[in-house]
Amino acid sequence: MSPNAFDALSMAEAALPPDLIPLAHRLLSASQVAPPSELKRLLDQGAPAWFQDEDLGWSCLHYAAERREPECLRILLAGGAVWNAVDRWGRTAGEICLSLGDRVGWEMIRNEGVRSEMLHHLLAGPSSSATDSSTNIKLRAEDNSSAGDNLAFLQSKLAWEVGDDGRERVIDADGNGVMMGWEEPLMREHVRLMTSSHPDAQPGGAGISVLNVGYGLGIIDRLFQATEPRPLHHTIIEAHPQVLEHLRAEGVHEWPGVRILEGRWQDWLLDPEKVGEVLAGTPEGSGFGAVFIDTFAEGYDDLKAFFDVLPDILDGEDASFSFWNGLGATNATIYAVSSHLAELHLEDVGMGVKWYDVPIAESLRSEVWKGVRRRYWDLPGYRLPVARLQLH
Ligand SMILES: C[S@@+](CC[C@H](N)C(=O)[O-])C[C@H]1O[C@@H](n2cnc3c(N)ncnc32)[C@H](O)[C@@H]1O
Repeated sequence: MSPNAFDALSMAEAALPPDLIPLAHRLLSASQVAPPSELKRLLDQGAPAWFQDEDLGWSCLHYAAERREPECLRILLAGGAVWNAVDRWGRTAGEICLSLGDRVGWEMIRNEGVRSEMLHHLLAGPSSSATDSSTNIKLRAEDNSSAGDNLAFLQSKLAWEVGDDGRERVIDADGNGVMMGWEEPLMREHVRLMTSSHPDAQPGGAGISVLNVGYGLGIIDRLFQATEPRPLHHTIIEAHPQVLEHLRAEGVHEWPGVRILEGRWQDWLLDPEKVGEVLAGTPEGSGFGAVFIDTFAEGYDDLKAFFDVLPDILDGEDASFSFWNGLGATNATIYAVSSHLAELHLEDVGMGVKWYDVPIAESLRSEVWKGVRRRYWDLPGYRLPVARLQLH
């Protein structure tokens, strides 16, 4: 948990009108033992369901989760309990349910998360810029350093180094991991699953047009280049000046069929004229057979804005889209909610998603973070999405 969240907990009581303080504590106690009707009575009296105690940072929902009584969870959620409030260890009430094997309770909390995030997006309306954030779900990090702000990140100084796990990584000026070599097996799965069923990507086929947004260490671009057949065409959009320098030094722009588009993907793909330019550079101008996005310091809203462009740039039903699914990946419940949210928003643009569960070895989860400011991954499994347009 960040120092800010810690302070926020100790200030929770100070934020309450004095007459609500006893009621807030009564609701916390009642959530541990009292019958559901008592919870309802306290909420009706105005007990604040968002309140968290100072000891554990637990909310009424955490305490109710420990009881394994779905009716208590239902009443508290209906009464304003916050589905993603985290305790001093960064756990939501959903994690309490998971640790007790309470699937029913966990699903109630996850469903509430999906509902409230959907509502949030509906109320916020269409978002068109990276800074217009209507959700807290972050792709790789959770703070306000350069990892939390795309424009600041793009101006920050990067360093290429080899981590304790012996793999190359890119670190930003605040010590956040921008791209880390441990992700290679996941990138390999992305490429395999995105190309496995496209007729032109099979041995002897003509090859497909690939669009990759975010070069990083170039892992996925190399993997695409190593497919048989090779891509017929391969566009890379990259915005960080140092990464661009790096990839030119590596000669990436000279790979056959490769085109580098310098700048933010928002500049290339959110302006209809520029989209025309991007498409015109593909063979026959018909768009891409595989599109992948993996940027840095962007949030869910940016990803959602990218979803909206997909119907214009994908080349028919065989074409696939995938993204680095790092949404909320420090917490199992938030990860499940954000994955589900992505699925619903992809459905909104006419795409169906298939999810593939890829396990992540414990060794990968512990060793690699030495010398990195903030873990962006803390889960035993990765949910890999592959989406396709559903044209009928
Ligand atoms: C996590 S790395 C990508 C790693 C890559 N998938 C690989 O396999 O090595 C993120 C990359 O996205 C770039 N990036 C960040 N924001 C961007 C934006 N708005 N538009 C284009 N590129 C961006 C960063 O400079 C960085 O090179």
